[in-house]
Amino acid sequence: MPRIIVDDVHKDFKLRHTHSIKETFVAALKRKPLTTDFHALSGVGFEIGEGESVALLGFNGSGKSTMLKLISGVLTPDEGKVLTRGRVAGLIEVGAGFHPDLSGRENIYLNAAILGMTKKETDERFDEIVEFSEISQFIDTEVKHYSSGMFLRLAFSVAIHTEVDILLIDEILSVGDEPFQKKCLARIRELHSQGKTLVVVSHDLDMVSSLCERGILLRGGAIAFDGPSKEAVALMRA
Ligand SMILES: Nc1ncnc2c1ncn2[C@@H]1O[C@H](COP(=O)(O)OP(=O)(O)OP(=O)(O)O)[C@@H](O)[C@H]1O
Repeated sequence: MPRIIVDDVHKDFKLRHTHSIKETFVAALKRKPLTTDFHALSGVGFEIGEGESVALLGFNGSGKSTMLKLISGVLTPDEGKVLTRGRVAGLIEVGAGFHPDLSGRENIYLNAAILGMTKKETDERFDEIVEFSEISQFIDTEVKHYSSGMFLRLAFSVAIHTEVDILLIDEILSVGDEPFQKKCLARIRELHSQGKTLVVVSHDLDMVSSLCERGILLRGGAIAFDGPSKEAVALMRA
């Protein structure tokens, strides 16, 4: 049974052409379009089965992050369907879901609740989450004073200690330093070996081809290739 079904998905964004009220007024008088539609995704479809690890590949602007946001539910498609089965945790934007005025400790509870954990479950895993993040010294500091790497550590720790079926990871691993990246990768591999489904967006082609068996290559918002990740990476490099 598939965990993720993406069926003929289209997503457009409006691109603005005016900068000021005056420009908008002049453009409206001249009946010039104020915006044009930009097709970020046009007719994308695939299925991801339970326990698969899939890399979304493509050059800048090809639609990878948009696709990931559609799977996570942050965005909705203009046309087509995105269906997921099970609990989805997305590491999509560093610190998204964090409240700047709350401490690291409070944000752990807040984020865990957003990811569907009860207070009791979070209590039980709290120490493990803090230990993995290696920022225990700052756990009672407001997160607005955190560096982007510290944000990442906390967000990542919470996400990988929750009960998830599908883990979505966008590029953000690049924010952490090398030892932390290694630790995260090891943990992601462990989750995958436990049968979790992974969807990864990264420009680190060597990393994704070793982590993911399958690669979906996006080009201009459409699928250019879907198959073994090593072949997808070879196409990217061609
Ligand atoms: N909110 C938005 N408003 C307007 N355009 C957007 C918006 N979000 C994305 N886009 C556009 O959609 C296209 C696809 O963006 P997306 O972030 O999915 O690409 P990507 O493949 O993840 O790129 P990168 O490798 O640079 O991260 C880009 O051209 C981008 O400018």
